[in-house]
Amino acid sequence: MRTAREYNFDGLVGPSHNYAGLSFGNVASFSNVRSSSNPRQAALQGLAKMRALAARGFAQAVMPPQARPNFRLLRRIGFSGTDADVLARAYREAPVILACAYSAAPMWTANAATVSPSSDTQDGRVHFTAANLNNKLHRSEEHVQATRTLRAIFGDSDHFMVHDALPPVPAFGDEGAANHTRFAGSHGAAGVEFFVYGRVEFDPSAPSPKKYPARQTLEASQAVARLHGLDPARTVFASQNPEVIDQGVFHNDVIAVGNGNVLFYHDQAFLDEAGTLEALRRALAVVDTELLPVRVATGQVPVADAVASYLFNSQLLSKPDGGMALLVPHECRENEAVARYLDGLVAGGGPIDELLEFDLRQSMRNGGGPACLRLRVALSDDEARAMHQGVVMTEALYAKLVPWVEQYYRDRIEPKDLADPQLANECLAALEELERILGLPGLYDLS
Ligand SMILES: N=C(N)NCCC[C@H](NC(=O)CCC(=O)O)C(=O)O
Repeated sequence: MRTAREYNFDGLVGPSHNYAGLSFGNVASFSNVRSSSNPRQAALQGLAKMRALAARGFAQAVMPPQARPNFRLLRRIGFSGTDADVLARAYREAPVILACAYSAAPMWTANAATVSPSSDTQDGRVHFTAANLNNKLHRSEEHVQATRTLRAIFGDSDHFMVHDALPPVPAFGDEGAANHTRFAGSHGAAGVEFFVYGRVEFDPSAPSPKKYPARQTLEASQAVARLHGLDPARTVFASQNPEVIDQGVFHNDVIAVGNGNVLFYHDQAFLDEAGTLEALRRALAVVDTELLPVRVATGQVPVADAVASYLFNSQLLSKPDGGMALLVPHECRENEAVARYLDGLVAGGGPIDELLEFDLRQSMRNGGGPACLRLRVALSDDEARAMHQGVVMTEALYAKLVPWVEQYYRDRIEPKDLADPQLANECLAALEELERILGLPGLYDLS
């Protein structure tokens, strides 16, 4: 077995971060619609988390934001003239679509791709499939830049394979790693890949939510597993409980998280709880590893509290010196049931022996917690050396990114600001400079 480390690639929040209520089924996004955002604070909150984890010895990297506004989208649907004309007319006639073109949603990199480490794949390379995110207009084109970014960082084809997104149709709705987790004895060991879906396109009898959309299909999860060359004996597909999707659990990572051999989950997360655990146990037996479930009962934390606090949208991290830390957002402390649960969890002598808390309120108000903000990529030492080094979080990089944010980011964006051509210029200038900071010339197609 090779030694490997899990790199968390956190999305750097882009300069157009705003609250547009674009995600039906995501309670926070809907409740904060049209309130004013603070992109500068959002980016600094994210950077503070990255810096703190890097300082603790976790492998941490940064995933750059995407170019906004998406003029290609606006022009393709009939807005024409100069860039300023496009923005003015879109603001007048289709303000919600303008907000889609401006969305900073790529910050939630758990949705950028599904990642399979080399110890799980047939060809021994790390495989990535960019997520098509086709359930929401504002996220449906992210895969274009996500693929380009992943290829820029993981360009070495001896070690890495970056697949294009699945066909962008409802049958292949794919939301990436938000519905995927990996279990293994250690980051470098052969493991079990666990895909959770909300809907089955070609089985009308399969349960599905009634109120909110299921964004991930079984067909998409199966396609990703095939593309990555996963061993069927070490791959588990499980249905999410459609009833919790209807309560605001729009991704499985809002109700469960896994790391190592631990599954931290809510008792209502899966359609068939016992069957899902059994399937995971059987698959883990193939690699001589025992599943360690940490089950949270509805009586301890009702689903509504899990959704409001994002308890399960936490990062479960294997600490460099042993033990596991659970990184939760501040909102968990403010929820009585969750705070009580967390006090007992760490005192309880289980696998999770430390809590880390961060203020990520700017992202949380759009339904993005700590786990949404990061894409996990387990890399062997050779693979880590083969990726682009400019994105690895260090004190030096942090010291460059903070003044960059302070120079280019506004501290307030309201809906009307999206019509301001100056905002578009600022976003462009910021990314031009970021290409230099990260050492990734040509990262963006800024033509
Ligand atoms: N759970 C994970 N992994 N990711 C969270 C993604 C949040 C994102 N919110 C938004 O896109 C809101 C944008 C707005 O309303 O302005 C979404 O719903 O896709």
